[in-house]
Amino acid sequence: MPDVLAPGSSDLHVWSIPLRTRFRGLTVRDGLLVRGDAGWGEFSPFWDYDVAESTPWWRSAREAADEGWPAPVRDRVPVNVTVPAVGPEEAHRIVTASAGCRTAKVKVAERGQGLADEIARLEAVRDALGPDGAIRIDANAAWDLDTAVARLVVLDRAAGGLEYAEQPVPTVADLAALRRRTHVPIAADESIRRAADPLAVARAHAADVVVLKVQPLGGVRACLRLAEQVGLPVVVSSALESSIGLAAGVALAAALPELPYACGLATAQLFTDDVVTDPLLPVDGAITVRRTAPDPAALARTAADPAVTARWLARRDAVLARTSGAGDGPDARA
Ligand SMILES: O=C(O)CCC(=O)c1ccccc1C(=O)O
Ligand SMILES: [Mg+2]
Repeated sequence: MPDVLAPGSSDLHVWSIPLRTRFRGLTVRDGLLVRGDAGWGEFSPFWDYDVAESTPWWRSAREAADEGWPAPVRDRVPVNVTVPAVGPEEAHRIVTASAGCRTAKVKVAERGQGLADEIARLEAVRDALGPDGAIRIDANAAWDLDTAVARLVVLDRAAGGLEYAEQPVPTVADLAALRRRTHVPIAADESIRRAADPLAVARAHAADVVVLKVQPLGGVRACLRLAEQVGLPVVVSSALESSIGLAAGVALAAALPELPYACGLATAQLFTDDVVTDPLLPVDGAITVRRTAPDPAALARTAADPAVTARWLARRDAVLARTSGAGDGPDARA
C-alpha cells in the first residue's frame, strides 16, 4: 500500500482488518493508531458515531499515547468468548476453539433471525461449555419491555441458566422495570457508554452489572472513576479493537479493585489479522496483562487503503477542531 500518511507518518497508522464473521453489522473493522511518548493508542469509533460522540475515543487514545495507564493489581484477566449471531454448529465450534474460556457471551436479537435461532445457538453453546460454564446474552437494546420479559424466560431455559442479560431493552426506565419482572440479572452497556449521564443506571437501580468500554468512556482513568462512582460490579468489554485498543481494556480490568466477572476482551478472536505479532488472545481462559506494540510487518499487512486512511485523518481533525475550540467540558463526553 502507498503510505499516504507521509511525511511524519511514523507516529500514525490507519489499519483495516476483515472480521471472521459479521458482527454488529460489520464485516471489516478499521481505526487509527497514534504514537506518543508513552506508547501507542487507538482511536476507532464506529462509523455511526458523530464527532461529539467520537471525542472520548480520542481522549482514550491520547491517554494511552501520552500517559500510559495506572498500575495493575492483577496479572491475568479472565475473559468470555464472544459468540456472534451465527448458527449452532459455528457457535459450538467458536466456544470449543476459545482457548479455555469458561464464560460465553452470545449475541441475540439479530435482525432477520428468530427465537428458534437463538434457542439453537444457546443450546449449542451450553453443550460446548459444559454444565459449569457461564452464559450471558447481549440483545443490544433490541427488545421492548414485554418482549424482553418473555424472551428471558425462554432463553434462560435454553441456556441452562443465564449469568446475565446485557442491555435487553433501550432505556434506563425499561431496564429498571425489567429488573423487577425477571430473575435474570441485568447488565447495562449502551445505557452507560452512549448516555449523557452514565450514573443514571445506578440511581435508578436499573442494573446488577455495568459494562465499561474504555474508548467511548474516555480512557482508563475515566473508567476507574466511573466504576468507583457507580458502585456496581464492572465487566470491561472491548469495542472490537485491534490489540493496541484491547490493551487499554486489559489495563482497566487489571487496575479495577474488584473483578468478579469475566471480561469481554477476547475479541481478537473475531479478527482475521492484527497489528501486532502476538495478539492479545486468551490462554486458559484469561488474557495476560501486558502492553502491546505494533509490528512493522503487521502494520504493512493491515494498512488501510488511501481512501479509508483519508477518512480517518479527517475524523481525527474534526475531533481536534472541536476540542480545541469551544472547550472540552464534562458535557463533551457524549
Ligand atoms: O463483550 C464482548 O464479549 C465483546 C464486545 C462486544 O460485544 C461489543 C463489541 C463492539 C461493540 C459493541 C459490543 C457490545 O457489547 O454490544
Ligand atoms: Mg453490549
